[in-house]
Amino acid sequence: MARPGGQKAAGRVRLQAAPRADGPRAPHERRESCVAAQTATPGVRDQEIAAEQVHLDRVYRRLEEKITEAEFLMHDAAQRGHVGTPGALAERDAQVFRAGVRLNRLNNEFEDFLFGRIDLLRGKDGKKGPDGAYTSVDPADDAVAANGTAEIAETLHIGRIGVLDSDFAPLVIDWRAPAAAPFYRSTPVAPGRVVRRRVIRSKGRRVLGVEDDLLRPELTTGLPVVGDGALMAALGQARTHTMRDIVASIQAEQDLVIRAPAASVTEVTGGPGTGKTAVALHRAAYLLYQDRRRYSGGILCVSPTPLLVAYTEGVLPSLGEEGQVAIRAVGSLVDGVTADLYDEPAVARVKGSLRMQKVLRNAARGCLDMVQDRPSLLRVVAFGRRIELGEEELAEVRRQALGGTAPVNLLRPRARRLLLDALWRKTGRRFHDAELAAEERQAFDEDITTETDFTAFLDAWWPLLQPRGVLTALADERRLSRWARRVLTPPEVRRVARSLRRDGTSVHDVALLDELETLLGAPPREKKRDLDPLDQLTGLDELMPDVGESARERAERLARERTEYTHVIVDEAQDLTPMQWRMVGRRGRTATWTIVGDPAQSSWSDVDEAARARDEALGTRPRRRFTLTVNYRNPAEIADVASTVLALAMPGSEPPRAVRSTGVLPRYEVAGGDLGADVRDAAERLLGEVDGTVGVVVAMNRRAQARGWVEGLGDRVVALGSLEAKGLEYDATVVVSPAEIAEESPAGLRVLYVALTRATQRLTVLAREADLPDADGVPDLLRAD
Ligand SMILES: Nc1ncnc2c1ncn2[C@@H]1O[C@H](COP(=O)(O)OP(=O)(O)OP(=O)(O)O)[C@@H](O)[C@H]1O
Repeated sequence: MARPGGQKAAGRVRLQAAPRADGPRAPHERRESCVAAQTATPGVRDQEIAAEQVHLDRVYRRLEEKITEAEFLMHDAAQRGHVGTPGALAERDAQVFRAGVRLNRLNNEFEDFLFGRIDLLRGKDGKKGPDGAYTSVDPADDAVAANGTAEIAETLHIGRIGVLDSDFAPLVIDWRAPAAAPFYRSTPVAPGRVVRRRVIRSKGRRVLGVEDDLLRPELTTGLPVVGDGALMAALGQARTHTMRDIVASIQAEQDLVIRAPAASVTEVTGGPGTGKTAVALHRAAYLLYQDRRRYSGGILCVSPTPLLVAYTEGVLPSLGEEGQVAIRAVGSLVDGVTADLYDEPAVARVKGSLRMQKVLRNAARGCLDMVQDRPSLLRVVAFGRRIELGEEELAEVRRQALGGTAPVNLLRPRARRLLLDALWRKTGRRFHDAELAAEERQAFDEDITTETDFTAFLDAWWPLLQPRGVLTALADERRLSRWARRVLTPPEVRRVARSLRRDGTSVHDVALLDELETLLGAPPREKKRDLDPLDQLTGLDELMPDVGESARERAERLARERTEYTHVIVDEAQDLTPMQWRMVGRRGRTATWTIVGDPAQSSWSDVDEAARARDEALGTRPRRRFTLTVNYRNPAEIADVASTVLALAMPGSEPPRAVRSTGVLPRYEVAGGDLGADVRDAAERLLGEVDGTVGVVVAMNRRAQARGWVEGLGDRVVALGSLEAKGLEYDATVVVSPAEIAEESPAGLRVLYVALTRATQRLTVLAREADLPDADGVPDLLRAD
């Protein structure tokens, strides 16, 4: 064992780096230039909290009035329903709908929904927007007097939904409304009208604290400044197993992405911890707010793992959005399939590659040839005699039918027609009169096709193929090698066939099943329930009490029924394989897109091929690109170690700037004979050092083993494989044998980069011999020199 991590952090976090004179600033830089001038005494803090409490009380009183109003509407609407005329019923439905939506929203938002305030100078013009706030971004020319004094002309409170008082003046502005944008966008470099930005912390009806940023410190306004910065307070909090929304502390560069117009494709890149996932989810809520009708067609958010789905799925409900957004793991995009296996890298590489398209196309057609007990003779009776098609004639018909490019199952009607043609020819009937010939032929077709012998023959001879059946057929090595001739190498065939013989479905199999569904043609689905006309109204999903299912159940049902979406969000987009891009692309053929990712964290080896598939999925739609540059997750001490690996994985790429520093260096240890015991010790020590969660990240092939190592340590500790760590974060992590993780696949260094960037406070690296640790226990791969 060597090099214990640096000394314990001395109290609170330190801010990094000096402010820059130009360009966008990191949030901490802003704070440094904001707060120095005035920091409130405890008495002032209490006064400011009390002032916010007065406002919050007013808001709650108004909410109560609104709830009473909504309840009355519901009751009144139900009464009207008793009249019983169709007109009264329609009116009742519409009223119930509106009142239900309002009631449900108000109840949802009752807790902790007011979080921000901005104090503004007078605007250039006196115009107000629909939310009652002045619209001008810039201050009036005379808003600041020559001696530097200024008056606050407007104070806006920001919350999760908008609330107007009885005079239609804004008590709370919805965070997504245009008037709230300055809360997120203003910086000391470009403050606009904002003099002070305040984040309010409240629980239920009680204001607990306020945190201020003074954006125009040069002005004399008499506004006190309280607290040490909302962002730092949020980042320093212990982590749980679910992600929190960042609505109170969205940063300017993130806000630009969240509010970007929905047109076409919005692409966001940024290193680990820059808030890509958070931004993508807030964007979904923003889009719904902007145009709920349009997005009632559904927003799909594709996540790499079920763990990340579980981690993020609470964020949208906390923003007041539920039901319209389906968050699905890439392994759960096909109905009725849950993928719980990971293929070994060599197999995943083949299954994810575009070469599989050709193999699957051959298999979809080839499977018709391997139908067991396929009849080799078709015998019907027509015109008082037997007509037969023998094996060779049937083979010829099949060959002709398969000549089309349509999906195999959809070629069945064509095969049926060709059979009838062949049978008709065999009758030897000739007519000079075309009309008579057509009539006779029609009668012949009707006779034959209503014969049960013929329909039974067709079912046996050209059965409807199911994707699962074709995938199972690929498990036979001989068959697979025939269908994969000149596409896959013999070792690849062997490995893929072997992987398909085991029980269970892998994440990569799901994209194959989806591709097969397209190649085969979807078998007729169960008839959908009749479309409920009220579904056309926006936000109906919020009427839970009336439809007897929870928001979540309804969201799941809608997601199951839906195959195409109006907006598709892809999280960790760098990890989608080409075959997965095809699968996701099919779900957003007419959609707009938001794609977030980081090439440096890609676990897919052939980056160019994935880029081609992605371009195909997105088509020629115009793209708008954004880059996020600040790392909110890792302290600088951990980010520095990760950047050593980044330099190896993606030479020349720039790591994001860490927003804070804890003073605690990563700890390096070398495992002895009992790896499991050492991992357990390391995890236990970290549990004592942090309040929240601890993640133990191991190479994928040690997943099961590692779960055993941490058993009994409680639910604050999780053991997971390197690929499962995507997008997640923990207060502290133990990364076990960087070399093992890096050597696991051709993209291993990038996967290691992911593993090293999961911790918000502490990192322990446990080296093995293969890591070639130096005298301090630092693995070869993590040495800066
Ligand atoms: N503006 C913000 N205010 C407070 N917390 C933030 C902010 N932006 C990001 N965070 C926090 O930083 C952490 C990282 O965010 P997120 O997981 O969205 O990053 P990411 O870019 O998706 O990371 P990765 O690429 O590693 O998956 C989260 O805990 C998130 O809540």
